[in-house]
Amino acid sequence: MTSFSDNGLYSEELGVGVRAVHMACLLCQRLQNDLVLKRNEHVSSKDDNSPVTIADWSVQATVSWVLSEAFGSDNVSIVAEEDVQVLSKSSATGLLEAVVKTVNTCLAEAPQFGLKAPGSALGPKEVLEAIGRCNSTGGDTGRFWVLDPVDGTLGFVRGDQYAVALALIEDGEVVLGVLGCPNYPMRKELLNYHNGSSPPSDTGDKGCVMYARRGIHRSWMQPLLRGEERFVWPNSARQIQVSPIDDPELATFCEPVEKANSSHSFTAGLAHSVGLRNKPLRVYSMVKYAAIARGDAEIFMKFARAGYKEKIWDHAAAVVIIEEAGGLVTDAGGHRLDFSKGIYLEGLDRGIIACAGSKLHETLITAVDASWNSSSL
Ligand SMILES: Nc1ncnc2c1ncn2[C@@H]1O[C@H](COP(=O)(O)OS(=O)(=O)O)[C@@H](OP(=O)(O)O)[C@H]1O
Ligand SMILES: [Mg+2]
Repeated sequence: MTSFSDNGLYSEELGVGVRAVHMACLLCQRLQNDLVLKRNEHVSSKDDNSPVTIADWSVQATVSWVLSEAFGSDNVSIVAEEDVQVLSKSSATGLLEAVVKTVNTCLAEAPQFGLKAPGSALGPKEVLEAIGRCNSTGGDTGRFWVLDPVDGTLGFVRGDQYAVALALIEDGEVVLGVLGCPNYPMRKELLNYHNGSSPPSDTGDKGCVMYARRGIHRSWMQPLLRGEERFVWPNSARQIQVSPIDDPELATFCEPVEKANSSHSFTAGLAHSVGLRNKPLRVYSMVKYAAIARGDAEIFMKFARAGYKEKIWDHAAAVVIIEEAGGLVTDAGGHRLDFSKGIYLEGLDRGIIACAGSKLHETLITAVDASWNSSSL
């Protein structure tokens, strides 16, 4: 196989992973555009979730097929969000047909990305096989990929931000991360819409893919391809870095849009106690982490309700991208997230805090300790 980026460790995996995520982003963009278009034309859909459901399964099948083709299906182990059972039922025939069509349209574009397309279109059996191959449960030894095919389901359905997240974990450590953000423009200004205005319309500058390899101390961002463009490594990649801001008065924090996913009242109390003045940037999906990695915001906080167990696919890709871009991601006790215990982040202390620098991070960890006992979390 041709060398994709350089001769360093995991360069082949990075080259294939980045390409697979680019392809998945374009697949998702098309499905989301259809969804938004239909809604604007008041075409009623019996099931508003179906485009995101199709996207979920199609991305999983596509990424699984591309990785297996590149490295051999016996060598590829994948932990992914979607389970093949539902799609295999006879009641899901229509859904499966739509997934097969979407996957084949996407895989036919593989040569544009320097990858091999299937010799002939995949049938339902092959698509189900590709999805079903993502049945790893992770762990602390060996190598496995982690995929969130469409992170930020609500954002996708609402025509807003969402992400495609792929990571490679070896012996419990995230060694590669690729984060596709199909609606996150290369330029910063366009994310600020969320504090009151509407989501971005087609700006012509839509979509980026970020990636990093452990130990390189650099993270990168590429624009999504448009039209007939061909992907030639490094595809106009530019290095990204976390923000230099370490003064809480100037810092911006991100958090989930939905209160059900993270307590807005707890983070508002923390923000007040450490002197954060800017309004929170509420954004769907791992695009929040992406904003920290490229310096659009300084802090990400997530405090889920007691008993909720965070899944590794919601964090893995972003952690290595932020760390290699100069930032930190820990639980609220200041410990690095543990990806070695299966599909959950077992032992997570209270919540997640990602910061551009250690000064802001220490300030927040101390503030959590001070206010935790009086919180209702
Ligand atoms: N109750 C609860 N608490 C905390 N977290 C939860 C909860 N339920 C789900 N999830 C996971 O959170 C993912 C969505 O997080 P977001 O940050 O995108 O949330 S938000 O939509 O902006 O509110 C979401 O990812 P996706 O399912 O991929 O969208 C879930 O993995
Ligand atoms: Mg998710």
